[in-house]
Amino acid sequence: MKRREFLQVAAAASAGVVATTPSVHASESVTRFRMAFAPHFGMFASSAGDDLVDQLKFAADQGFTAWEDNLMRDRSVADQERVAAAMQQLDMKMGVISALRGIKKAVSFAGDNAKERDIIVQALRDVVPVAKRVNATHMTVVCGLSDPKLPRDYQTANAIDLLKRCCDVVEPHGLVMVLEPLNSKKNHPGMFLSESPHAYQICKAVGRPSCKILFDIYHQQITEGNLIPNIDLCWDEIGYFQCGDNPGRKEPGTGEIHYGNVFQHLADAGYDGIVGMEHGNSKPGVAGEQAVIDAYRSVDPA
Ligand SMILES: O=C(O)C(=O)CO
Repeated sequence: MKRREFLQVAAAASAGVVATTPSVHASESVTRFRMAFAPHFGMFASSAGDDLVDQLKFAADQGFTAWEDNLMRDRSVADQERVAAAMQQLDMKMGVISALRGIKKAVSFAGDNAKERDIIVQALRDVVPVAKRVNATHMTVVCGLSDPKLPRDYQTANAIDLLKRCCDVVEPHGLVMVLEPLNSKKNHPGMFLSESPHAYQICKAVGRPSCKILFDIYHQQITEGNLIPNIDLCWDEIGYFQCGDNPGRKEPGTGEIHYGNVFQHLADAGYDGIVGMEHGNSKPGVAGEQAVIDAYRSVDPA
């Protein structure tokens, strides 16, 4: 029980957050996870139903203390406000929302097309009110496709220059863009940013507190492996983690990554941020959702 909080879920339920559907029931009490693992909408839909707040409530009942949502900027203002209010009452932290969803494949930070670069800056301006509305402090930025016409060093310079412009937009609001290297071997061929040292070089050159790395352990296992040493090497520029096992991109324990050791390393190094569960469930239905919860119990750091 050391360093863990004991959550009286009944208190949150009585605060009136929860729409009472038959599929949702608050347990008497639950031990909160030590690490701020963040599920996403849909992950517990068989157990909790389709309603967004019911899903948050179900996750809180299981001891989760955070959430993330790549689709947030496309949700209605009413849903954004409802989710934010529920999370506040459930004492859950909002993790990343996606800053550039919908335009990330069309536009690249690496290219030199002035019009496309202005579109990115405008997209950042547009997402600021969404982030504030849902109490998100971190936003995923995917740097898009590489530009085969340009040597990589010019692309890197272009990305650094554009990121500085984006920092000018988000930094006054206390927001952090986290740049996510994506693997090109399995999921995202042709991306400009795949390697953690490259992300580190870019963040160092941008030199702003609003531009950090999103180290997705799943993507980096595929791209470069050697996870713990590579995390240590770029530690001071990492702003956020996501996870998923490999192969398959499902919950911890379904693949080759020793998540117990990796998460213990993050905790021992003092990481107290969110770890986004950006993966699917290995099995369907309620049993599959319970398997996800059990998997995280078994890798939560001591
Ligand atoms: O698109 C992906 O694979 C991502 O990890 C985005 O966050």
